[in-house]
Amino acid sequence: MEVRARAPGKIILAGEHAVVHGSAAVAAAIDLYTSSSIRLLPAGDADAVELDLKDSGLTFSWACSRLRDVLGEGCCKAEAPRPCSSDELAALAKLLEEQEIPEAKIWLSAGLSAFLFLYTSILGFKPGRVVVSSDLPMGAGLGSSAAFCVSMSGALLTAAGVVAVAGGSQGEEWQVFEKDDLELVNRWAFQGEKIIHGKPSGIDNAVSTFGSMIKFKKGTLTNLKSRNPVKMLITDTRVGRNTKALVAGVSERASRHPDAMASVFNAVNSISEELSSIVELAAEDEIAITSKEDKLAELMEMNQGLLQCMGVSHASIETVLRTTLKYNLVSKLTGAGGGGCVLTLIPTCILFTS
Ligand SMILES: Nc1ncnc2c1ncn2[C@@H]1O[C@H](COP(=O)(O)OP(=O)(O)O)[C@@H](O)[C@H]1O
Ligand SMILES: C[C@@](O)(CCOP(=O)(O)O)CC(=O)O
Ligand SMILES: [Mg+2]
Repeated sequence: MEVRARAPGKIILAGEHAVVHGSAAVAAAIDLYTSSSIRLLPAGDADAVELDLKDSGLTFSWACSRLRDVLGEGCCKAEAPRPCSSDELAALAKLLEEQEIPEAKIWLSAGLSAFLFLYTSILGFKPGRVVVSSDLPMGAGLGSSAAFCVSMSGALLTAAGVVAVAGGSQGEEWQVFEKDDLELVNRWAFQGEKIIHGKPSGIDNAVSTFGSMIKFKKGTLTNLKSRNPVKMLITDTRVGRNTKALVAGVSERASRHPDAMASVFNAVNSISEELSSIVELAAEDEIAITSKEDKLAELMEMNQGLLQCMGVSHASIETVLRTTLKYNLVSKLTGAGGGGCVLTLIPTCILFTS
């Protein structure tokens, strides 16, 4: 039997990076998904774990006996989500060295380590074939790493019989897990995300698992009911970057300037709190909607300034900011920055003046 799970990417409307340091942030799931399918294979002589990454056009195969040798018999299968130890991480790196990953796609290594960690922790050394495909650009700030870990955890936990959809699968329709099962998927995905991000806040895997729009602070998630649609344009600068390095860069700046950065994180917290309450306000007429959107735009503009203070903007992002400003539109980077995607608030009534 084949099991298929999918999970969405996200945009962060306010609070990226600061959320890693305990500030509130606001994120929303988007209609672009990563899907992972798995078929367990009957045990035989040539037992292997196979991975087919459709978007990169790469396939990988690890003999189950080799996984057992390198990771150790007792190492992996776990009853509950657990972190990947540094010894295990080193063993995973060794398993990856044996695969010929093209230099131009070496950034996939973190995702491959997360895959092997999740697979062996949830299914042990059972042979199986996994296929991954995604609508999301990788390393562009739209949470591809979290969508990868969430869809993978959902598929693996279902294949292991640990979680199930109520009433079983029904034709082509996607079924949603029960709340407790979603919690478990989210906790496993967070462990995978730790391998990719280094020090994730957990916001990306949480919004990818639970969907909708959320406020997230110190691991606690609040669902936001957006009363009026908020329209965002997403521009991909196509400048590649790596979340782990950017998150580490902000932490280094925070340790060099603890007081100044604490004030920056505090200001971002206030912006996210205000933005989340504005999102939930019901605006009945055009004037009220316009004033709500003006406030959102101003908060986004302030957040972008603080992201510049954190050192995570980029010339390509500044170009998008200047370009949209010509049309009186406000933009901010989304995700880790350093390139990647930029959000532009599209007001309900646009007045082009240029
Ligand atoms: N579909 C996928 N297949 C394999 N690895 C993936 C996939 N999606 C994401 N990843 C991993 O996640 C990394 C990108 O994560 P990250 O730097 O956090 O950026 P973002 O989450 O914004 O896309 C990739 O370099 C890769 O290691
Ligand atoms: C920068 C950060 O706040 C969001 C990173 O998102 P992305 O990986 O760039 O999609 C990191 C985190 O919260 O784990
Ligand atoms: Mg990521």
